[in-house]
Amino acid sequence: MKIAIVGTGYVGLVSGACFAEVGIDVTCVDIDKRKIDNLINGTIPIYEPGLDDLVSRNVKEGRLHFTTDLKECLDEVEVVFSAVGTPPDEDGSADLKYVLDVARTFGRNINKYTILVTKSTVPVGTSAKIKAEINRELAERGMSVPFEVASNPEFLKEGAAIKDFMSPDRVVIGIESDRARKVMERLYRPFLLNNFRVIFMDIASAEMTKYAANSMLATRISFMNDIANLCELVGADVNMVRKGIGTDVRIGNKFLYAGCGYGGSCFPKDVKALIHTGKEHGYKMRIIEAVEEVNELQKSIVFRKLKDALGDLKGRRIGMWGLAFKPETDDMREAPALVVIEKLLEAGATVVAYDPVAVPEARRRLGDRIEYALDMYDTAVDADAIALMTEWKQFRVPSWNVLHKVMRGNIIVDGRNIYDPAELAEEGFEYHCIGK
Ligand SMILES: NC(=O)C1=CN([C@@H]2O[C@H](COP(=O)(O)OP(=O)(O)OC[C@H]3O[C@@H](n4cnc5c(N)ncnc54)[C@H](O)[C@@H]3O)[C@@H](O)[C@H]2O)C=CC1
Ligand SMILES: O=C(O)[C@H]1O[C@H](OP(=O)(O)OP(=O)(O)OC[C@H]2O[C@@H](n3ccc(=O)[nH]c3=O)[C@H](O)[C@@H]2O)[C@H](O)[C@@H](O)[C@@H]1O
Repeated sequence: MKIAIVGTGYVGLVSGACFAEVGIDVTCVDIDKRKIDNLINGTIPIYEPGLDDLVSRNVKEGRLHFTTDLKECLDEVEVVFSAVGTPPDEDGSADLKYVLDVARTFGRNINKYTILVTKSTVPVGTSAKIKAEINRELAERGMSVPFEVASNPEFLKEGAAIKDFMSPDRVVIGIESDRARKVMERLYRPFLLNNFRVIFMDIASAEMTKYAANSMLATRISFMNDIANLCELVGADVNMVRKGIGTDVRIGNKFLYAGCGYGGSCFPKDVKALIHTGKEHGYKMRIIEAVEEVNELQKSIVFRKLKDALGDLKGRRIGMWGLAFKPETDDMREAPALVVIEKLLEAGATVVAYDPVAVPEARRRLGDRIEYALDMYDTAVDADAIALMTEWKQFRVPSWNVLHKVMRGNIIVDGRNIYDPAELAEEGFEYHCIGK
């Protein structure tokens, strides 16, 4: 079976490599020539554990190909996945320009029955727009070629993308015919051999499922951050509360970690887009609006704690551990670290940061507005405080002795609640975390 995947970003490249791994012939297409040239030369454009090996193995075995031109493979493939970006527009809506570009290229070049499957996160109603674009192109060509559209939102997480794709909790597919259903079943069966958890539905419901899933997860996080802030005021411990409620199977224990707010390329933009869809239909999404408001405030909580602990921040030196929006990725889109850095710089502090993989991305965004350290202890030299923003594993058991020796101050602000307050008190640190 042959397929094409348009858009070779996190989703496109991971999906492409995983489909190739189960024996499907995959062509990954991107308009970014440099990206494609690099991939052809064996350079992976993103940091994602295991992706390097998976891509190179499948390229070597001849099942994974790269091109800038969808036309080249269109006559041979049964399915085209569209996995291009859907960034937020100024009004918060999802910008569909790339998605509709793909639809036009598809319509301009198909010559036989092909299914265009949207993997990008797109608002309800997008598949109708995609269909209209394809039909317009076909009309211009004076041709009537059979085609179908389908929706197959992606639920992978950065940092665990391959595992999420290879063994998904479920696969959601919106389709309009039995023929499309059979093709999609063939594609996904290898990933769900023992338990076929593919949920077929209409396209509008599939599109909505993706926004509902991300918004529900964002809601859990903002809810726990709200509870954490209240815990601090009433003298409770949010970690205990998390354990206490997470053991109720109706609630479950995932995505209940309080911290310095959610970031990334998806929760912030998808929450905004859902609010916008509500507005377009004259409906106020009250819960989701509150989720966003809580998160905006939470993203600067580490700054507020540093200020409370240090008073005037002018001339202070702050060591920052972690820059990425979460561990195991170099992605800094909407990272809470960016908000804290801006506020610290505005207040006249110096920031010295370290992240195991996101430093090049930080340099691209921030240039020399902050200093970059060689390792986590290097950030601490002469620092008045350490701010932990991303819970990378290697930050979990620091040498408190070394920190004492090199730091000027003794303040640790832990934005991810990874340290034990009793241990830090014993070690002579002034420790501030979230929700305790
Ligand atoms: N990043 C993630 O973890 C997840 C993302 N999503 C959704 O998947 C979609 C893609 O996200 P990412 O992979 O993060 O995006 P990305 O920004 O990493 O990659 C998108 C790629 O599409 C390419 N592109 C744009 N227009 C094109 C065109 N006309 N033809 C060919 N290539 C084109 C770009 O050059 C870029 O390489 C978004 O809608 C996102 O919301 C869904 C689940 C997880
Ligand atoms: O649509 C998407 O792109 C993806 O968005 C998220 O995945 P991702 O953004 O990669 O990362 P998550 O692990 O969900 O973390 C998002 C943010 O929430 C924060 N978070 C997560 C969990 C938690 O308990 N508390 C918390 O603050 C993380 O630190 C991070 O900043 C979803 O988890 C994926 O299912 C979805 O496919």
